[in-house]
Amino acid sequence: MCPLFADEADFFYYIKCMDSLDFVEFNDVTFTYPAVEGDVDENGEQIVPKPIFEHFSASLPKGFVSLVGQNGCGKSTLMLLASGRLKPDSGNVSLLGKDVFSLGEEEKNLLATVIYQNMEFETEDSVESLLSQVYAGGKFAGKAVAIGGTGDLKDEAIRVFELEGVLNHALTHLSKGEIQRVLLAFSVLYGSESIFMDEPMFAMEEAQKEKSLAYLKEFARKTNRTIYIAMHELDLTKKFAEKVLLFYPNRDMSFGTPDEVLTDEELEKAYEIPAALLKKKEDMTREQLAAESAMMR
Ligand SMILES: Nc1ncnc2c1ncn2[C@@H]1O[C@H](COP(=O)(O)OP(=O)(O)OP(=O)(O)O)[C@@H](O)[C@H]1O
Repeated sequence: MCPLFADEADFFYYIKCMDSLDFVEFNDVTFTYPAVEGDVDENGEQIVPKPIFEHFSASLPKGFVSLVGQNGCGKSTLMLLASGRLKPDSGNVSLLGKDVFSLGEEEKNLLATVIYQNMEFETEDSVESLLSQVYAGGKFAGKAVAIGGTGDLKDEAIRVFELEGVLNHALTHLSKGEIQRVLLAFSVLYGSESIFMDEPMFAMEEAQKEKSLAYLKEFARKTNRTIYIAMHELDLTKKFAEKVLLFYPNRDMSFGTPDEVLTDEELEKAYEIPAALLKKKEDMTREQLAAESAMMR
């Protein structure tokens, strides 16, 4: 596991790995979300939000990387800062050697695609038409060989993400799982240097998740792209991720291979429940979980 050097006194974190100097660098980054109107304390005073990251420095590598950790631990925020979609209050973020926030829209998109958690669309264009537009407008300019070696990348993406049946449908008329499969296809066909995906598969069927992850991993390897993917499925992370960034509730992190990072000890620290319960976690209510957790202690 890659050590995390944390100076508790001034919250200066530094994650440094032997192979890490070539993807994203956070240099002394502090970031705070704006205050939420109506959020007041018991005295009626506006609550001033605390920084999500404070003097955060880290250097993270290329590859197929899964971000895991409890709700609200900072996975999305880290990806939005890394991809230049959020501006740090101070410090800077360098993606593939570029000050990503300051780039123009197109250059930023070609460097990093982002699949947000809840994307909404207004277009009435068909899936087929949108796939063609995204393919033609991105890095591949509408021409790339399938990573399987024969045929075109677009046909392969349609096949892998099982889109044959919805090609003539408008995006706005699709189910959540279908939209997620279209977004995965967009992200591949656009061909940017990196893709940040925020829980991009939660509505998909298990078999589709596995098929998609296997393909995305292969796509990243063969096209030298980097994919950072936040997901709650630890079993899929173990099975498919090359590296894992595990977030702890205090926003410390560990980085390494699934075997190195996803040990019972680290998972208990990250999720604050016994590791044995984690497998069942998604099926249980918070109350059931607390009760079972108390019994096991
Ligand atoms: N737009 C926002 N305005 C204010 N606070 C926000 C905003 N987005 C996120 N936060 C807060 O920032 C913290 C980190 O959130 P973030 O979305 O990065 O976590 P996450 O690990 O991606 O969570 P999840 O697994 O639930 O998606 C949380 O406390 C969250 O409430």
